Parts: sequence; structure tokens; C-alpha cells
Amino acid sequence: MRDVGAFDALPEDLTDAGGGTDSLVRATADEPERAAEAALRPRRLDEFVGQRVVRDQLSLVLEAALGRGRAPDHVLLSGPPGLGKTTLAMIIAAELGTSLRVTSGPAIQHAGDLAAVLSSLEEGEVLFIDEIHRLARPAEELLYVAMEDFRVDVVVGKGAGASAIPLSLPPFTVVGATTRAGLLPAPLRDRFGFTGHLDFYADDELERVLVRSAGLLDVPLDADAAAEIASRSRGTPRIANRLLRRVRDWAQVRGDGHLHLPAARAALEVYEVDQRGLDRLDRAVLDALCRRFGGGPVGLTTLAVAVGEEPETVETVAEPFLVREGLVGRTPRGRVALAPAWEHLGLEVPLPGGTLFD
Ligand SMILES: Nc1ncnc2c1ncn2[C@@H]1O[C@H](COP(=O)(O)OP(=O)(O)OP(=O)(O)O)[C@@H](O)[C@H]1O
Repeated sequence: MRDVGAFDALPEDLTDAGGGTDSLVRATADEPERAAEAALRPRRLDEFVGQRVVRDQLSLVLEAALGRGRAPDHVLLSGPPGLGKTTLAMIIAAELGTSLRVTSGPAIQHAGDLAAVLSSLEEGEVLFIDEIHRLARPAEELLYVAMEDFRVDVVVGKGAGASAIPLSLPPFTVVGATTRAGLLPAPLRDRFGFTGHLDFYADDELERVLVRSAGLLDVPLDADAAAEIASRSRGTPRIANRLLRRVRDWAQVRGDGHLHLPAARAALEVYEVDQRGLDRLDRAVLDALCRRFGGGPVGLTTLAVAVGEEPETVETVAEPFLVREGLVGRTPRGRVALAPAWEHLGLEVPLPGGTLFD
């Protein structure tokens, strides 16, 4: 793999998961985490667990392109963080036997940055653009033309005397990744011949991810421990692998090195990840909503003050999972606790419309 000079960073998607909160069950990854992840990435399509539909479709696209001896259509991968978009981009390049160049929407400040990247591509290479929905508009416009006509217009000179010299590019494939497909303007979306949406993984798929990762890390993992970790991983391989590494730490320091069920349970208790994959902040939000505010509705800012966090952290780190799990609802008047939230805290679900004593 060859990275694109200054553009090889893959910053977190702060729009989706918040920045500073250090949580084991946050779906995004920072730089040190990415290094740990690299060792666990599947390298080929047949090692990539789950996502059967996307995998089958992609396999056809790649096989057909290889058969024709041409670069495949551009590929757009969408879905929440940590589900394997970057991994798939790397696999696409590997399956095509070509190299991967890596950049991201926020890393490209000016159209000229993108022009430089594009004009340095070699025939058949794959250009991975992470967080493509965060490309600046002029860069986006340059990208349409490059993707469609394999051409960039290099602007020479300034002001009224400026002129555009068309520079043709060898065929290449863009793989765009986005957590927000809806934010992509239609003209850009239309340039992708194939769009794959990645969904959260089922527990049995995460168990397979964990068994594979344990093999690579060379740690003995029991099937019931894998099931336990998988069930607390929020449908996300990145979180599953992260919890696996923490259970491995526990087993090494406090256990006998073997990752069995008691070790998994004890480790996840230390890290405050409960049976449903909720961490301390998630539970604090539920607790405040149910016990302090009687189930709501309560405004985001008030809720955030109650749990001692920034509103943005509550909204971007805790809330998406709580809403997805059906624990919390968002209404125009604020956040409300849904029945499973009360049950999760071991509290009685209040009757609709209040109790007899209201
Ligand atoms: N299908 C899979 N099979 C095995 N491991 C996987 C799979 N999908 C993801 N992983 C693992 O999960 C981790 C995160 O994957 P990846 O970086 O590809 O996610 P992403 O969707 O690109 O996330 P982001 O949007 O934050 O960049 C990697 O370590 C990868 O090995």
C-alpha cells in the first residue's frame, strides 16, 4: 500500500461520535487505536466476516473488472464508524492487485490538493477518500470531472489571465467512505457505479470476528467468552476487537492468560461495559432520565448538566446507541426514557399518562 504524502491521516468523524470522550464502546478510532487495528484487518474478501450482500456484490464488480482487465467502477461505502469501510477499501486494492492511496475529505482543504493527488495516480490504482462527505465544494466539483472523464483542469495563472489546461488521467478507481451518505450531493453520489451500505453485525458474526482476531493475537478464546464479548459490542467489529484486547489484558494480569467466560465477565465489569454494551456514560444518561426526570421529556442541556458532560458528548457519544437500542426517544420537547430503559435499570415501567398518585 502506498499512502498519499501529507494526506494519509484518517481523522475521526467527529460529526458522528464526538471528540474527546475516552470510551471503550465509542465506535470511532484514534491514531494509536488504528495502529492496533491494522494487525487485525482482514486482507482479502473471503476473510471479511459478515455483510454478505455487500461482499457478494463487490466480489462480482471486482471479478468482472479483473476479467475485462480494466479498473472497476467507483465504489461508495456507507455506514456507521467501525463496520469495515476502510478495511474493504484495502481489500478492493488487494483483490485488484494494485496499490491503495489514502486521503480524506477533511485533509483536502483546496481543490489544488486534490488535483495534486489525482495527477499523481498511476493506472489502475485505488484512491480511498474517507469521510468523503466532508470534501470542500470546489474539490468535490473537481472530483466529479476526474471520476467521469479521467481529467483534471489545472488552472494556470491568476485573475482574468488564468486559464485551465486539461490534464488527462490514467483510469483509476475511487473508493469513497461516508458515515453520512445523505450529505453527499447527488452529482457526486451518481458518479459511483456501486454503492454498498454496511449494517451493524449480528452477534454470531461478531463472534467470528473475535475468533479470527484471537487467532491473530495468539490468545486462547473460549466460545462462550467470544459470545459474551460479541453481545456487548454494539454490533461493531471495532468495538469487539477493542473489548477483546481489554479482556486479554485482564487475563494476562489477573487471570491465567486464558480468555474464558469468567475472565470476559470480570474484565468487562472492570471496564464498566454492561450486558447490553452500555458504558458508564450511557447508564448515567438513562439513570438521570428515569430517576431524576421521571422519564422526561427533558432538554439535552439539562440532561448533560445532570450527568456532568457536555451536551455535544451526550448527543454524539451516548445518544445514537441509546436511540438505536430503543432505550431513549427524541421528541420535540426533549429526550424521553422508553420502557426498555426502565427495565434495563431494574425499575418499574411507569404507566402511560402517569401513575395513580400523580
Ligand atoms: N467484516 C469484518 N471482519 C473482520 N474484521 C473487521 C470487519 N469489519 C471491520 N473489522 C475490523 O474492525 C476494525 C475497524 O474497521 P474499519 O477501520 O475498516 O472501520 P471503518 O468503517 O472504516 O471505520 P471509520 O468509519 O471509523 O473509518 C478493523 O480492525 C477491522 O479489522
